[in-house]
Amino acid sequence: MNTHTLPSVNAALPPGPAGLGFDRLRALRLDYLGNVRAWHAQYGDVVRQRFVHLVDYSFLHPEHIREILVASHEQLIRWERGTEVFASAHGHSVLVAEGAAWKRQRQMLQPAFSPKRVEGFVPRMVEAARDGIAAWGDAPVIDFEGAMTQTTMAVIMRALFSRADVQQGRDIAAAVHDLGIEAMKEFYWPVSAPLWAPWKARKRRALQLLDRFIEGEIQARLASSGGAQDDLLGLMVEAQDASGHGLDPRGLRDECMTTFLAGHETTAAALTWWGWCMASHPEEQARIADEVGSVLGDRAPTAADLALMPRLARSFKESLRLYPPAAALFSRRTTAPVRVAGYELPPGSMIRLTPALTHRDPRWFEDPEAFRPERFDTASGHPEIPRGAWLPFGAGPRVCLGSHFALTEMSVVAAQILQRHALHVLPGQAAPAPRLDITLRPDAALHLGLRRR
Ligand code: HEM
Repeated sequence: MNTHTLPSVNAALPPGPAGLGFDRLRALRLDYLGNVRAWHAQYGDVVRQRFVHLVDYSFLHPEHIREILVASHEQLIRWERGTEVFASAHGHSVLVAEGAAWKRQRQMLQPAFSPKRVEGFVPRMVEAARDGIAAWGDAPVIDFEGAMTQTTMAVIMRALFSRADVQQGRDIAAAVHDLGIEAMKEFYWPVSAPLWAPWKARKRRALQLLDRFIEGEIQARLASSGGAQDDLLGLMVEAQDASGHGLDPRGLRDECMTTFLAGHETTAAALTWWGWCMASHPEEQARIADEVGSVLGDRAPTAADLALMPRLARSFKESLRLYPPAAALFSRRTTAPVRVAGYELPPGSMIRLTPALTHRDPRWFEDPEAFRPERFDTASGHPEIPRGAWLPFGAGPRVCLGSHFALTEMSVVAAQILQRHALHVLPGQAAPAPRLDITLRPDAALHLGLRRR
């Protein structure tokens, strides 16, 4: 949609709380989703408010979300303070770049994440999941969240670097966790303290460990075969822009870091929540396990099998709806006037989009708190879901680069779990409360019961 064809501008300001927002900022930090939900309950689909020197607009409605992410993407950048915080780990990767630099990087990386390429990674995903699940043995209870983190890390290690051993796995997982906690704190401060500050020791150590690990992998590759491996690093080494230039060493490091971090953390969160949905809905789990059993029997899944398990795919759609790992998108800033919901947002406005709330809006999802995967079975007469109402991977040109990779990996891991085990809720176990720490996670480590099939 072109902004010039939109109806006339509503001269009034959207509703919202008054004041400079110091108290609201503190409340957001303590309970992000609860507070954004409360603003919209009070003021409606569009909420405008001030946070110190910034004017912030929060949107819920799918049409407004598409006006922003699809129609107005050229007038948006990501909130500078947010990207600054991410840049300490991600450098200038596609996740944080803007404008022409972003377009160039996205075009260079896109082929590595195409459905065809991702298909080629299925055997590596199968091996990583098989080994991870085998390590559970006959344990009656496992730390499911920890197991999913280890498994998705093993998948990305194989896909990115062709590495089957993650010797430092636990240290790396701890470093990723520490970085997330530090980042959540930094978002609420105008500047970050330098890394040498004594209270930054945790972030400093985490960054050093991750840098050494990623750079070590790249150096080892460049020293041996020059990158001629059929993995994501190999594809990145060979990627070229329109004028035939490749990524420089710094660019390679940054893209590898983003692929490693974005490529396992979110998927681990998604599989963790899916596990909870399965354990707490044993009848649906049994139906999905039957589907998996009838397609695969005892053999490992192949890329061609995945399309034959629609019930399994719908269970991901529904768990991603209820528990989207990217519960809130990166805040955006307007660089030019942008028209949304009939209002004109001046340049410099902040834009806040929260899929976790749009996903639980009864206008788009009947009985929104319930786990009902069949709602995505539109071929059987369930109503179409409005565009923009389901967006776990974002929307528009900056939609997740790894969405196909993620859904493929989830299918491979989940199918192999259900071939071997039934997941169940532990006696007296309460539903985990979601907590937003960069990704949406259970507020305490999620343990689940296992029974051999
Ligand atoms: C279930 C798993 C995943 C979820 C829910 C997810 C979600 C998202 C979302 C919502 C965005 C857009 C953020 C925004 O617009 O503010 C995004 C961007 C991105 N994701 Fe994912 N992601 C997942 C897995 C992956 C994987 C496996 C990879 C790579 C292997 C990946 C790489 C990226 C990259 C590079 C971007 C930035 C794209 C750009 O700005 O052009 N993601 N992801």
